[in-house]
Parts: sequence; structure tokens; C-alpha cells
Amino acid sequence: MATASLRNPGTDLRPEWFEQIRINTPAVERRAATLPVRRSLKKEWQAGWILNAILCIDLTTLAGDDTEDRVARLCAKAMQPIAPDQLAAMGVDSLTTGAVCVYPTMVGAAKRALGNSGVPVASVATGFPAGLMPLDLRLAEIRYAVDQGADEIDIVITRAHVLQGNWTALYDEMRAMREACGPARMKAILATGDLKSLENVAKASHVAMQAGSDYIKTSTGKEGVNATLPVSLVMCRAIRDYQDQTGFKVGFKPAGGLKTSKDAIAWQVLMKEELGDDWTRPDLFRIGASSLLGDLERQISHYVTGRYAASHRLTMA
Ligand SMILES: O=C[C@H](O)COP(=O)(O)O
Repeated sequence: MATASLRNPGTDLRPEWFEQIRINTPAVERRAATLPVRRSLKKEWQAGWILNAILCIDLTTLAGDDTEDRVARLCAKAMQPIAPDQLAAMGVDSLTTGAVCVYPTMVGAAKRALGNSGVPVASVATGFPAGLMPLDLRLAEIRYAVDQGADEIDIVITRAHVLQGNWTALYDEMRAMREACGPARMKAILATGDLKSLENVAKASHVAMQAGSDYIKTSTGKEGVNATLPVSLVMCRAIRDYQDQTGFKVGFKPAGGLKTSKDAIAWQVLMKEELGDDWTRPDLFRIGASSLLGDLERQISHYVTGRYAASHRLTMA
């Protein structure tokens, strides 16, 4: 059995590990519905989970009007997401987000802004968000982002391969992407809102892990439906099965539409209950979000000062 610290190397394609999967959708939905209301957290516990969520955020900007200035501001926020006096009041010395996540042409600006802070830069690639580009161009885009200094690559898959059950084609493209990533960790975005069924989500999760993904990620943030708890539950169970099958731990990243502290806590409850404490830390859990940090800041400020700060006092737009 592999140890936790080793990177998932993937396996040969093993359809027999997932072809028989059937999902009881009503049961998944019932279980998912209990997650947001499962724990009534006392104030200090709630504040602790909120700080942990910040530690796990891939602080994201993926907009057509991104500029190097915007990316630099995002990076400043990633390095200091909470005001030092508020952190000190909570007995915490320092805190950063899990990573920043940007388009490939913004990787250089992010690296410069983050300096030696240790905050990793994640880049989307492979024709994000639709992925409908020739494979050689998608692989070249990964290599470009790695060359610019990206530590992590968030790839998108060809949804048609899933919809047609073409697992070999899906595995082959992801294997090639994993190789193109080299030392950069690969997060595989399944775009679950496009995949039509929870069974397809489970099967695509298995193929992504067999192809060597370091994390599996729900969504680009651009699909009609992005991260949901039922989809996340199915993906977490695939991660658990894969660990049973291979001994390797693969990370999970819900992304798209996560905006509130309540969301951040519900997803952490999911991780803790389905996969255990290891999956509440950034090496196995990230939250992809462009507009979650503001609410987390508000809750921390309320915890420390007893009142809610006006939104213009919070530095994250
Ligand atoms: O990977 C991260 C997503 O693009 C973020 O989606 P969001 O803008 O809905 O938070």
C-alpha cells in the first residue's frame, strides 16, 4: 500500500473497477441534504472551520477582463486574507489561501506577485472552459503554463467522451495531460453539470484517477450547474473506492457558485464524514471560488469584534 505523501501515479485503464457502478440517486440526495444541517457548531468551532476554509481556497479570477493589476491584488489577498490584528485575536500567527487560480497568461504576473510566499499558482489549461481544441494545442497550453511557473494545472476534459462512454479516449487524453503537467499537480475538472447522470460522474472520476489526477474537481464555474453536494458526495465515494483499490489518496476540489460560509462549512462536513480529517487540509482539499472569501472575512470579523463589517471595509471585491 502506498503512503499518503506519494503522488497518485495512476494505473492502467481498469473499466472493470467502475463499469458496474449504479447510483441510488434519491439516497444520494437524501444524504447530501443532511450535510448542511448536520452539525450545530459553537461560535469558536465555526470560526475555526472558517479559517480552515480560507486555508483551502483556490482564490480564483477567471474573467475575460482580467489584468495583471487585478491578479496582483488577488495575490496580495491570498498572502494576507485576514487582517493581522483579527488573526492575532484568534491566536493565529499567519494564514494564506491554498493557492491562486488564474488563466495561463496571468501565471507570470501571479508568480511575481506571490514571490517567495509559498502560495502555489494554479493555472487552468486545455482550452478552459469547454476544452474543445485539438489535443496537441491543449497539451501545448499545459506546457506553456508550467513553463511560466504554474505549480498546479486545472485541466478540463472532453465531455463527449463521457457522454459516449468512450473511456479509452478519456483515459488517453488525461494520461497525456498528466505527462504534460510534469512536476505540476493535475486537477481534473469533470464539468459535472454537463455529464447528465451521477453514474457518469462516478465513472469519469474513476478514469481521471486512473489517469493519474492529483485532485478531481467538480466544475469550471461556467457550466449551468456547478458544484452541488450530491455530485460531490459521489466524487468523494469514488475517491474512497480508489484509495481502497490502489492505496493512493486523491484530492477533491468543489468549484463554482460557492459563495457563503454556510457552503464552506457544509463541504468541510462532507469531507470529514466521507473521507476523514486528511481531506480537510489543502494537500487533499481545495475550494475553487472567486467570491467566497468576502463572506468568510465578514464572519471572522463578526467573531472577533461582535459586529458585521460593512462590505466596503473588506478588501476583497
Ligand atoms: O475554479 C474555480 C471556479 O472558476 C470558480 O467559480 P466561481 O467564480 O463561481 O466561484
